[in-house]
Amino acid sequence: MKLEVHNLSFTYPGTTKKALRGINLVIEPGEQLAIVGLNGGGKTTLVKVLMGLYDAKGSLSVNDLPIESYDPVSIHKRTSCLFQDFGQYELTLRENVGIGDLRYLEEDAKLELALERGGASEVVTKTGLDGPLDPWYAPDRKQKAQALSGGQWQRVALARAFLKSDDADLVVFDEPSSSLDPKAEAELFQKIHSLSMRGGRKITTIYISHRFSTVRRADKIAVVENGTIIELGTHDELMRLGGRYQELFKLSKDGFEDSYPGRNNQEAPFTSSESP
Ligand SMILES: Nc1ncnc2c1ncn2[C@@H]1O[C@H](COP(=O)(O)OP(=O)(O)OP(=O)(O)O)[C@@H](O)[C@H]1O
Repeated sequence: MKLEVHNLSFTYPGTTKKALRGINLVIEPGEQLAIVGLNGGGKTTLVKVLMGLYDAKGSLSVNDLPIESYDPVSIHKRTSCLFQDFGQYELTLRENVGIGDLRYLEEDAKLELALERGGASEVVTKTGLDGPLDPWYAPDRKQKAQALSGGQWQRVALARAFLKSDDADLVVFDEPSSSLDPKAEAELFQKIHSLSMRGGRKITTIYISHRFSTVRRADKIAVVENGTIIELGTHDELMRLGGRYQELFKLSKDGFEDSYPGRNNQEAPFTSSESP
């Protein structure tokens, strides 16, 4: 899916400050765009606008046609996403994954593959596909449902997104590894990076991440601050630019390891909320 935006701005209803302003961006089919920036800069709002979920001012075109010319359902059918506030449903594991694409609700092999891609095979072993899950699990309540850890719920949500990604032209991940351990995170981004070509189709991928080991591999990186894109380019281009991206990268563990090769067992000299 090709996405193109010109002079886009967006204000949340009931607020006066623009959450996004002056956004110009072209994402080609099959490209991977990473979005980075400080908390509250507008990253999530930007991806929601790009997905057509919010009605923004300015122009947004999808495959060279204005988004207004599409039936929203047809766009959403071609899109798979995982947001930070992903759903945790009081349903079975099968249903928690299968609602990603109801056509596959009874297809065990498809669901198990999605769970494996989400890194959630251990959840299947724990509960079985038809095991009930309970987001409000309290050990003192007598119940049969299984409690999952935050990281396990995130893996189930990832499985749901992967189930739908097979038929999607646009896949969006908003901090998909926030509750994952480093090994699971590395495996996940390996899968995300291999998403761009599936079945001969070019899948456009957008992810928001604070993990620079992953971000640096994207085709394009957008640095979002105060509701606008302040820097856009590849890792090498943005490092050469010597601006905010370079600063954030140097604060990250990856940047520290680049500066001090072979000292990767040591802590970074300082920490920041942006460090992985
Ligand atoms: N539903 C909402 N209603 C009103 N304002 C909102 C809403 N969601 C976000 N905002 C505001 O819009 C701005 C951008 O928020 P957004 O969530 O897009 O930032 P972000 O860069 O994704 O942050 P984070 O890294 O913390 O996830 C913030 O000032 C936030 O308070």
